[in-house]
Amino acid sequence: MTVNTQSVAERPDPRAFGLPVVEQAQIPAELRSLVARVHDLIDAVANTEADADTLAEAASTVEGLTDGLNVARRQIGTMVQRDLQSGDTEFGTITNIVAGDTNPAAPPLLLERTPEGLRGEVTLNTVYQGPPGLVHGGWIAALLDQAVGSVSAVETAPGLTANLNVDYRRPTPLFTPLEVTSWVERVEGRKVFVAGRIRAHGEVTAEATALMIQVSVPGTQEG
Ligand SMILES: CCCCCCCCCCCCCC(=O)SCCNC(=O)CCNC(=O)[C@H](O)C(C)(C)COP(=O)(O)OP(=O)(O)OC[C@H]1O[C@@H](n2cnc3c(N)ncnc32)[C@H](O)[C@@H]1OP(=O)(O)O
Repeated sequence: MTVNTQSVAERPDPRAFGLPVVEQAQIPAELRSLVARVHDLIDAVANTEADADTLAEAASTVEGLTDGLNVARRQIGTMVQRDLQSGDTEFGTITNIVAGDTNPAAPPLLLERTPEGLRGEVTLNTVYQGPPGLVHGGWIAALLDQAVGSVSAVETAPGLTANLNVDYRRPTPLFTPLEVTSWVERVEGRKVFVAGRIRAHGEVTAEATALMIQVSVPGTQEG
């Protein structure tokens, strides 16, 4: 395995190309609480069989809440800086659909560094349902894309997914802790060959290989 691990100091800082950065610890507890409540709300809305009056009242309440929150919106592309347990620092978009701290639609998948790459656990509810009781195949690909993209960013440099191949080995169940792992296979110039796996009850349900292409960042060797 060839891994060009960059120190934190060498890794590009999103501020260098005009993106605002929020430190994870600076996200207000009240916002974290709101994100968690709305995450539960999405599940409740998706599954409710409440009567028409209750639904109409809920829609009106939510419309008012939405207007209230929209008075101050973040800049698109706002990043969050996370300090991993390993001591590494990671940057991610704050509304990332898989892992974003402020995105109520995100499961969220939280990845930590291991000697092999990255590892995280996530349990998905019916919001992520495809076939009855099972995770949607697109979401399985999204989890794997996030895992391989993050390991490439943490262990080499940030990049975009050029190619993602997913093998669906067996059904991936809802309401079951899923172990997601990813690692770098090799690096050839800007091309980072990565792989990832999802396990449920210790059995592999899906695995992926991917090609990440490192992006040019102003102020770096490639930029
Ligand atoms: C500080 C910031 C922090 C950011 C945090 C990140 C967190 C991450 C978490 C997010 C996770 C989620 C992640 C997401 O959701 S990423 C979002 C989904 N992906 C995209 O939108 C990417 C769209 N594609 C592109 O923009 C371009 O095609 C890219 C940038 C990928 C390459 O265009 P570029 O003009 O730059 O490069 P090139 O064309 O000269 O090619 C270069 C080399 O690569 C080879 N090649 C190219 N394509 C393919 C292919 N399909 N199969 C096989 N090989 C391919 C090519 O032959 C050449 O090889 P060689 O001739 O040199 O040998």
